[in-house]
Amino acid sequence: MTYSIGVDFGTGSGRVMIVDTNNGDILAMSVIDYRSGTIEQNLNGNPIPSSFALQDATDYIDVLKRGVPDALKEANINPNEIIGLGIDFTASTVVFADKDFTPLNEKEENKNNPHAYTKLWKHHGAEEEAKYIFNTAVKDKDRWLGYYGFNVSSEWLIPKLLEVKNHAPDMLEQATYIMEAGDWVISNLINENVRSNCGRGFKTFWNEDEGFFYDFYEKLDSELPDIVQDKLEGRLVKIGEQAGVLTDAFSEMLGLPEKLPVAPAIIDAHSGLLGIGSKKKNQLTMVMGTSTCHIMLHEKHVKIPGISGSVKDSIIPGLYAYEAGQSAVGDLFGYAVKQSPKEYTEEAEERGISIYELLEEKASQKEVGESGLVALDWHNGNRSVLSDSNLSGLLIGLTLHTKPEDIYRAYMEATAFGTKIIMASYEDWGMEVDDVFASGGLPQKSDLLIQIYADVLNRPITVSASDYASGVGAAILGAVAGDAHEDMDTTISKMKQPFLKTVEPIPENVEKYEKLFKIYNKLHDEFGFKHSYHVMKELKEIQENQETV
Ligand SMILES: Nc1ncnc2c1ncn2[C@@H]1O[C@H](COP(=O)(O)OP(=O)(O)O)[C@@H](O)[C@H]1O
Ligand SMILES: O=C(CO)[C@H](O)[C@H](O)COP(=O)(O)O
Repeated sequence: MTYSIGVDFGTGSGRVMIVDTNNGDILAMSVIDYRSGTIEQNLNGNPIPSSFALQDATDYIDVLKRGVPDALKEANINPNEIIGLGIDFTASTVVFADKDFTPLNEKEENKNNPHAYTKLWKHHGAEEEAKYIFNTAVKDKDRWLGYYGFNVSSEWLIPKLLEVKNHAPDMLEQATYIMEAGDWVISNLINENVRSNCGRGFKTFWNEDEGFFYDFYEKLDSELPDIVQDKLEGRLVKIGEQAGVLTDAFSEMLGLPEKLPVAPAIIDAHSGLLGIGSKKKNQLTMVMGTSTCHIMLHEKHVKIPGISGSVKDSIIPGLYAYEAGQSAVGDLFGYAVKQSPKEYTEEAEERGISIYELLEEKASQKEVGESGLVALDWHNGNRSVLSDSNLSGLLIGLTLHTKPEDIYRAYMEATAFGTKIIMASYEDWGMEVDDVFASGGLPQKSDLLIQIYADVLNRPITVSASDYASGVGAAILGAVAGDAHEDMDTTISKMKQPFLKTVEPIPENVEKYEKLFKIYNKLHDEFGFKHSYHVMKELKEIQENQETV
């Protein structure tokens, strides 16, 4: 028997799992919440802008310290049977660290400086920098922007780096390394500065043929090429390779075999494809959780407007992976839950169910269109296809009769409509979608959500039986690093998670949703780039003028 450890670093917690390399069974799992959670609104009692979402990177090591021994104990196996370790990470989550990989916020004098902290993927403080990069790149759009959907998102690493350069140059000066959090964890584990091609390709301006686009950096800022050279370079490791071996100190601390092979970090959503075994072109995988990523594989390189990126070899060697995404999905449902009135929270408590379950039950009793509501799901901005984190949510059709479950359902529908727009973009550019897979933590939690997606997309949706496909994907890479089987393809086939069910569209609902989608689409274009485009921006400006930065 051999096992691999997969660690899935999500937005709020890390999940350590021990996975059988022969059949993908998850033997044990330990879920560890980040001690400091996400730092929003205020840092140590001082207000920070509402666009900020910060973390403390030491919490990620804490996940390993507590989670690995926990999971080992639960699995009750001989630790020597563990042959590899892999991790996946939300991205672009950016750590600023000194020469010993210590995050800058660890230093006493930096504790109150928000720019010393890890900038979580959903930190949107670099909007100005993203706009500036876009405006510079647009002059040569085919080369630089084409690979990134003709977009620049403030969620990526280079805008975040420039944000620190503009607002806290001393932090940039102090940082020896600026790293994707996934690379930071791996570099700690093996005590070497390594970078995965997955994060690097999607979140910086880099590709496998040209490396970093130094000539582009020069156009952005004459100091940027040197900064990138000094702080972002590192030994490149590709998905499917071994990054290195565990240091003796970590072997001892985690209770793992000496010199355990470690895989390079992979972006969480991308790892989900490995976990469900999607390795062919024309399969669209929706990795649904706090946010959703829509990933496709293809042997061709097509420059598709509005997507978040396309990188060769970043999931399956030999194929390009394409990513598009929605920034608020589970987060949006969580927001609706938090707004629930007292009688709902009491009812949920009395019946021993969650408020999500209560809202879902009530929303399921409604007919399509019955509420008269349509929403725009931009509560955390729009990642694809508009790529504008300054956009905000919208709800139209409210009356004195609107119930919380109507709003909850409208939000679910809005995320499905957003996905329909993304899927249409892939198809418009010649990437036919033959199969739609749903994985991540959400599909298992909500039957209504998947039915709505099947009806809105008018496609059968095949749901992964595992909530933990990303973690298993990471374990697959650990098993590949540890040579569990003859090659990566065999390792995926053996360890992939089964499917639970396929949900078919209901023709009557499909028809009704076509009408509602037309309204969503109208609002999307109107507020996304047409006449009403400035409304949301103006509101944001008024709000920002009130904030103390
Ligand atoms: N029963 C539910 N129905 C709908 N959404 C849910 C439910 N339970 C939790 N969520 C949402 O799911 C998200 C967490 O998804 P998960 O995949 O577990 O995490 P992550 O995306 O961080 O890896 C949260 O945003 C939460 O609001
Ligand atoms: O940007 C992403 C991948 O490129 C993901 O959306 C981000 O990592 C957040 O993932 P999750 O919803 O699982 O927390």
